[in-house]
Amino acid sequence: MLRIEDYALIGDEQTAALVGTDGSVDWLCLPRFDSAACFARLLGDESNGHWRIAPPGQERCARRAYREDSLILDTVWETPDGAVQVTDLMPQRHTAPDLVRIVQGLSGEVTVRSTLRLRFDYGSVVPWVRREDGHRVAVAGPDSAWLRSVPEVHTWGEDLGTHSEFTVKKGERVAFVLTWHPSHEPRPALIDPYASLRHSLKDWQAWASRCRYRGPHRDMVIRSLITLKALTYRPTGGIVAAPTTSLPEEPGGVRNWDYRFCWLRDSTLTLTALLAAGYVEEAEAWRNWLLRAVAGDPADLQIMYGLAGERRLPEFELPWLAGFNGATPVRVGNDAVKQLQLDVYGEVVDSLALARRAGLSAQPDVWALQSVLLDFLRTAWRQPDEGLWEVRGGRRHFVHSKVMVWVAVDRLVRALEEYPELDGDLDGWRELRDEVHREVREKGYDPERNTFTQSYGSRELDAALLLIPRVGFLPPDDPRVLGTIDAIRTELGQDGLVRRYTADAAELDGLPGQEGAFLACAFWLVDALHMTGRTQEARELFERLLGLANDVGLLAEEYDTVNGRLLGNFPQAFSHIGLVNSALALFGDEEAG
Ligand SMILES: OC[C@H]1O[C@H](O[C@H]2O[C@H](CO)[C@@H](O)[C@H](O)[C@H]2O)[C@H](O)[C@@H](O)[C@@H]1O
Repeated sequence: MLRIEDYALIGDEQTAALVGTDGSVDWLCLPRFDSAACFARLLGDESNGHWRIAPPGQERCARRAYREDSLILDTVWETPDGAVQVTDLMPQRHTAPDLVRIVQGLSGEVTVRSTLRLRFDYGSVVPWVRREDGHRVAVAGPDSAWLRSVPEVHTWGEDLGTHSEFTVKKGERVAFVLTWHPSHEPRPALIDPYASLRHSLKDWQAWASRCRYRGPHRDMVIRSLITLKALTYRPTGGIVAAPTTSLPEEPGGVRNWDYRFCWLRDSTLTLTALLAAGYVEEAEAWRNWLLRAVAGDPADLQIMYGLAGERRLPEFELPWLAGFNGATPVRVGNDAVKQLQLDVYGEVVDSLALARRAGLSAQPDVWALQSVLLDFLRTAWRQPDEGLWEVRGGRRHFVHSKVMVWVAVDRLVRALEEYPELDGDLDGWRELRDEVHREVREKGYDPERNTFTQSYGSRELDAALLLIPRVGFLPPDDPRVLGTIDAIRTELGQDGLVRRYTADAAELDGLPGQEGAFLACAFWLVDALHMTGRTQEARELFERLLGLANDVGLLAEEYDTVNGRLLGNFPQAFSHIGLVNSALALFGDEEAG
């Protein structure tokens, strides 16, 4: 069984696949990120669908890497007979999604085997496979997939799979292309896999070269930005939190969630990181997505949406999948969609303010949106909510949520002050801003321990409070900020990293079991340390965090400090956002070009 860190990501900005160190594509949802998977070995076994290309008898590749600044993965195999490279990519889509796998001999003469098991509907449906014009065509219900190779190699059916075995000498190439399309439509136009490889490389390099960051660890920053871009659903501008579902937050545990949706929180933070690195177009596309997604009554604002702004994301389980390393249930959909999370208003309004400052074209709808969101918040801010950790154990007055309410009102006040042409009740908003600030200081702060707390009146802590200085709620040198950072390090620290919260998990989040250290929180600690003048410590922690990324620079949501393993959905936007923001905070001023 592979570990989470054994996977690398490829994708076409509409969906993504995970390729293991054993040469197997074990996760692929077609045609969109949130469609049913046709390869689900990641959450089950080979019978749930996968596509392995490797020399027979070899378990693990010798090495692998992304080709320069791209999302093209080169995996190298060394055998007693010579070496071979498999290059995996999903080219920019014209009509249909294509998965391209190019085998190239590097030395000697190597035998290579391809084993394809397509299992539509999350690994549950075995398609009928026929031969047509030298292609293998798999059909089941709404799905159809075509497999061909250039040059053509012999394929045969066995064990409910499609197999081929061939040899390549140095310089020889065999390209496989798997193309999906709706089964009722004619086969889409064929792509040239070699031309696709060239174009894809050129496109990614051109995109990466626009990155403004020139400081240390630039390769990791670029990899994070490419990953964030890969999580963007190009047709609509929506951004998914991760391309996977149900990679567990606890080995063998039940904390398994579907992240293939657009959280307003995760996507606004992604937008902020992309903007800071110089990517304005993506920010504009996302802002337009937002305007469409949230159109309607502000009271109906959801904390997350589907890729095109869909509102219903019902959560259910897939009992036929055994789960990653036995972690069940495997869930599809996410019930957190129904929650109230007040922080989202602050994140949205803050990101729109940043976008305005970054010069994004002014749109009358943007101001209208902020005004209605704030009108809703004017009374709603007094309610308890589920908070940014999306607890399932009942609502509370989360301090981070109220701080983010303050952010929303503060950014509105500043906009009214800065742009006299905007219309709004400036005095009323100033009063509300002061009131929220006062209430948080009075009810969300424990003077005995000199720390802000997770919720009003509680003694528990919350790593989200590390964001207090960053969002400007209090200055970094305020004793309450310093006390909170120290308390969080003492009480939530885990082997130098940070847990989200300590509260008795079952009582707070309504779930049994524990979870790992939350990587985004560790990046927030980096930022907090840096802001409070402890830059050396911040840099040391940042470098440690870089070391937790896998061999191709990818991070999951959490880290298991006991077993030294990545945990949770993968790769996770939240973690890569943290990496980009911390790099910019630590080194941006001195090194940015
Ligand atoms: O662990 C409990 C919750 O976990 C998920 O939420 C987390 O992921 C979200 C997407 O990255 C992020 O926005 C949120 O802050 C995280 O807590 C899951 O989606 C929830 O359903 C679950 O309750």
